[in-house]
This record gives sequence, C-alpha cells and structure tokens, in this order.
Amino acid sequence: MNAWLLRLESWFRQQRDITACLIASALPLPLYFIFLLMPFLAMADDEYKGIYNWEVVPFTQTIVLLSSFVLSGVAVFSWSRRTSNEDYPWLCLVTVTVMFFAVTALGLGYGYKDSPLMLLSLGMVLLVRALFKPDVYKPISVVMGLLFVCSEIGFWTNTVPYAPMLQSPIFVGEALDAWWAFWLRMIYSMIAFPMLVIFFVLGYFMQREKKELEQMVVTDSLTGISNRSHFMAMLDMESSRHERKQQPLCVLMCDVDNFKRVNDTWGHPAGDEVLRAVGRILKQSTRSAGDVVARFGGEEFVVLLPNTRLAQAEAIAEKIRRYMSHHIFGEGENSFQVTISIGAVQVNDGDGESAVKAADDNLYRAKKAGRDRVVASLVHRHGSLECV
Ligand SMILES: Nc1nc2c(ncn2[C@@H]2O[C@H](COP(=O)(O)OP(=O)(O)OP(=O)(O)O)[C@@H](O)[C@H]2O)c(=O)[nH]1
Repeated sequence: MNAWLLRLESWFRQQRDITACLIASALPLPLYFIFLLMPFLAMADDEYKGIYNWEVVPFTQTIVLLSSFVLSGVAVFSWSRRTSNEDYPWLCLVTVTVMFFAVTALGLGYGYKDSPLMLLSLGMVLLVRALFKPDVYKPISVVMGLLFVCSEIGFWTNTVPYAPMLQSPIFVGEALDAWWAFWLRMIYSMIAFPMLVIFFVLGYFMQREKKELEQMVVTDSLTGISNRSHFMAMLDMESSRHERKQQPLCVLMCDVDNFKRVNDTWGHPAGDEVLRAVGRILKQSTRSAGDVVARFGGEEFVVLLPNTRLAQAEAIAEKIRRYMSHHIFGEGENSFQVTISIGAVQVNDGDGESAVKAADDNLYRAKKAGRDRVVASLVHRHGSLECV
C-alpha cells in the first residue's frame, strides 16, 4: 500500500497538464450521464413524470449534454496525447470552465441544499484544486462563487425560484419516495467514494511533505547531519536540563585543518566529499541517541555530548581525531589525507552559548599549537576557562 502511495505521490509531483485534463474530464462523466438520464426515465413513467418542471429541464439538459460532449472530447484528446510532456494551458482552462459551468447549472436547477449538488460541487472544487495550478481555476472559481452567492440571495429574497427543474425540492420534510431514494443513494455513493479517496491520498501527501519540511529545517543539506540552528536549539534544551539535573554536558568544536588547501588542490567536489565524510565519522563516533552532531558552518562541525564528563569527551574527540588522520580520501595517485583540530569543553554551571564560545577558543588553541590535536577545558558561568 505504501509503495503504491509513494508511486502515486511521485506521479503527482511531476504531474502534467494532459494527465490532469484526462482525470478531470473523465471522472465526472458517469455522473453527468446519470443527471442526463434521470429526466428521460422520469418522463417514461406516469408516476414520476410530475417530479420535473418540463419547461426548465431542456435548458439544463442542454447545458449538461454540451458539457459532457466537450469533456468527452477533452478526455479523448488527452488520452491520445497522454505521453506528451507539453503544457496545455488552454485545455486546462476549457476543462475547468466546462466542469464548473455544468455543475453550477445542475446546482441551480436542482437546488444546492436539498440535493447532492453541494457535495458534487465540493468534490469538483477538491478535484480541481488537487489537479490544476491556481492560475487555471482562480478566475472561473470567482465567477462561479459569485453566481452561487447571487442565486442564494435570489432564493432568500424570492426573486429567483429555488430548484426550478423540479416541481418541489427533493426533501420536503417527508420520507423520500422510491425515485429519489434510489437516485440519491447512487449519486451520493458515486461522489463520496472518489472524495474519500482524494481526501485520504491528499492527507497522506500533506503529512509526508510536512515531515520532509520538518527534516529540511533541521538538516544540513550537504552532509545530512543537523544544521546550526537545530544545534543551538538542542544546546539550549540540554543546557537547561544540565542545570536542572546537575548532569555533565560537553561540547566539541571541530575544524578540518587546511581545508582551503584541499579545495585548491583537489577541487570543490573533493572538498565536499571530505565534509560529508567528517559528518559520517562524527556520527559514527558518538551515541545515536542523545548526542547531537551538526555542521556549524563551512568546514566547522560541533558535537553536543549530554551526560558526558570532560575526560570522556576528550576521549571521544581523540577517537575522532585519530580516525580522521587515518582516513584516506580519493584513490591511487589522487588519494590524500586530512587532519582535524578539536576544542572540547565541559559546562559545569554555565550557559550553552558560553560553552560554544569556549570550545571555539580551545579550537583556536589547538590550531595555534600545530593542528591535528584536541584541547580540552572546563568552562564556568563567567566564561573563564580552566585548562586541563
Ligand atoms: N568544498 C567546500 N568548501 C567549503 C565549504 N564551505 C566552506 N568551504 C571552504 O573552506 C575553506 C576554509 O578555509 P579557511 O577558513 O582558510 O580554513 P582552513 O584552510 O581550513 O585553515 P585552518 O582552519 O586554519 O586549518 C574556504 O576555502 C571555504 O571556501 C563547502 O561547503 N564546501
């Protein structure tokens, strides 16, 4: 089921005008057919003949018939071009306009409130909203919306007859007669089922997109690890917990040594690969639950180690440093190695931001001392460092 929905979603994302027109024109055709058929069947039966107002029926039937012809033409044309990647703005406009026009004619003819036409109109709006770009349906939606409002005002002020197609509205406060009971059940189920499917599928897409967006907001696109803003949020949270529960908290600030030289010598793509590898190594060297590994910017990375003492953090930093210095990038003649410098701090009673600053100071010390090393210290609330 999930695979099927994923395939549908990928189709939906690369959806073309021609597919949208094909679905929108073919899907409502059976319903239009039923609305065309109903008066003819009623006409053939003495018992039900009186249901319709025969002066208005030809007018509505003509509109529905013409719309069905146009939509059938659109469906045939779209089917013949179903593999085309071209844009068909005019075809979209024709499809949407005719659909809305026919449904409005039916809505005005049968009345919106006492018939399935409100449900049908909502179904159409939903379908059109899901399949077409706003430019296509905005103008016609405004026109149809205005028509709807004007007709409602007309009904309330008794200047426009309500449900002029019928001698009396479908629901008149009595039990439905057999005629309407059959057709209403038929029409409702034909509208409700596609609507249910559309709601379900759209809900699924929306949920997935929400998850993807949430993920994008917290992720660094190059390395796939957390980004700076997510790190800062986690730092804030962990700092408060650290203060509340008196648990040790450590921060590592890591920077690839002479990274500019990597870019200059091996090219930007190789530099990017180094950054991705650093992200992977940092992830592999820390706990998957609780620890936060993030790209702080450029070739600088940061690690948050909750519930970790400075000695443990220093050991983790040393493991990362050693791993990096042994890692070989590229192949054969084009292989090269890089080193990393790390500043580590333990926050005993200070806030997170001063810890990051202190870790950066330690990193600077590591660089000054010759790179490829770890410098660690405790940090206090006033920001002073106590080197170990
Ligand atoms: N490939 C790649 N390079 C980047 C990216 N972000 C920043 N850089 C490069 O990283 C380099 C950082 O250089 P510097 O700040 O001089 O630092 P360094 O060469 O690592 O020297 P030290 O930090 O002193 O060891 C610059 O050349 C940036 O262009 C990135 O996303 N991809």
